[in-house]
Amino acid sequence: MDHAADAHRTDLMTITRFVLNEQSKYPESRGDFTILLNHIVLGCKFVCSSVNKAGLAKLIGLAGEINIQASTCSNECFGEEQKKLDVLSNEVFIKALVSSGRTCILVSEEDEDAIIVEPSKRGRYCVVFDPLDGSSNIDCGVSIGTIFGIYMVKDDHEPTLADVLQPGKQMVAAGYCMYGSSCTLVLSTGKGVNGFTLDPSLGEFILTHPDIRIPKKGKIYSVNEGNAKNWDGPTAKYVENCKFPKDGSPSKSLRYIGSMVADVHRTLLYGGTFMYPADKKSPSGKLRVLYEVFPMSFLMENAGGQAFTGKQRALDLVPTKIHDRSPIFLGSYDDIEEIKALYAAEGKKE
Ligand SMILES: O=P(O)(O)OC[C@H]1O[C@](O)(COP(=O)(O)O)[C@@H](O)[C@@H]1O
Repeated sequence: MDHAADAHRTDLMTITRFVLNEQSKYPESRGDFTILLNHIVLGCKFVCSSVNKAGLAKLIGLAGEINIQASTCSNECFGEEQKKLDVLSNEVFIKALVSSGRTCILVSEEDEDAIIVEPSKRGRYCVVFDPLDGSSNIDCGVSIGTIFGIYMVKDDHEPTLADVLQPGKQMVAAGYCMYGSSCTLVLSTGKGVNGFTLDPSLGEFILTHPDIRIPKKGKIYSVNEGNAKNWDGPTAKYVENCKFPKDGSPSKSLRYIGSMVADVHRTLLYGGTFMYPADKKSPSGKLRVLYEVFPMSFLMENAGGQAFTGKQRALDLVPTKIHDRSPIFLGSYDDIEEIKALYAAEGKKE
């Protein structure tokens, strides 16, 4: 093994060390972000371990009927497992974020209202998050994840919803943690995107995917084709072009998992597009602006890709309510250019 490779194996770049290095470039940095991130990382480790255990509990349950019928598991009813894990993950993240002492307002997919942190525990950051996105996939072992975005308030005012109803371009950081065959945390603090994999024996996220750049053009498109009959013209045209390209290039392959973190992770690494467009039944699409569309769009742009709503750059959207939804097209730069051109052409027809 050469010296450089050996150094890489023994000089472990943990996520904390990485972020501390980055923050030290800013003299005004007080270490608050690193502390906040450590609490997010703790939540991710907890959820990772719970998701793994949930799979195991289910297998044991299915193998031995007694486990399913036992009165002690009435609360742990396996049909309820999925819901329980959502709720559990949410509680863990909220407690971790509040106890960091660095947050002032939290928005979770699981809670109707925003959480205003009590004054004695307040800090400068607002965190918007989906503690367990794609949880309907748990039962079949598909990768699911936590998605988060972070805003910073500039002064010491009483936190209000206006602090989080901000365009995504105002975020200072965003990321996701994917609970799959390995546990991978992908993070951007606004300068590039980096991926860290949990080494379970160390309990540390180690830098494994430095400076992720999405390929400029991809060979994959990702969308729920079950909704095709309700799509608008540009979405239908784009998908047709993917299948039957007019310029003689090979057809693109459809890959759709139906779990946003997994679909976006593949898109970041391999290129192509991920879409959840508007359709006749859901004119605003399905995905939520604050804690799904914005963080993933932030990551895409920081990796050299683009994110578009069908009308505008996704990160320019200004949400009016914390659980707003938006159509989203994100991925490789050239592929999103093609989608933008189709919407522009449609606009001229109207
Ligand atoms: O099943 P569909 O309609 O294709 O939706 C899939 C999308 O829904 C999600 O599972 C989110 O839905 P939930 O908020 O119900 O978890 C995303 O992760 C995924 O991209």
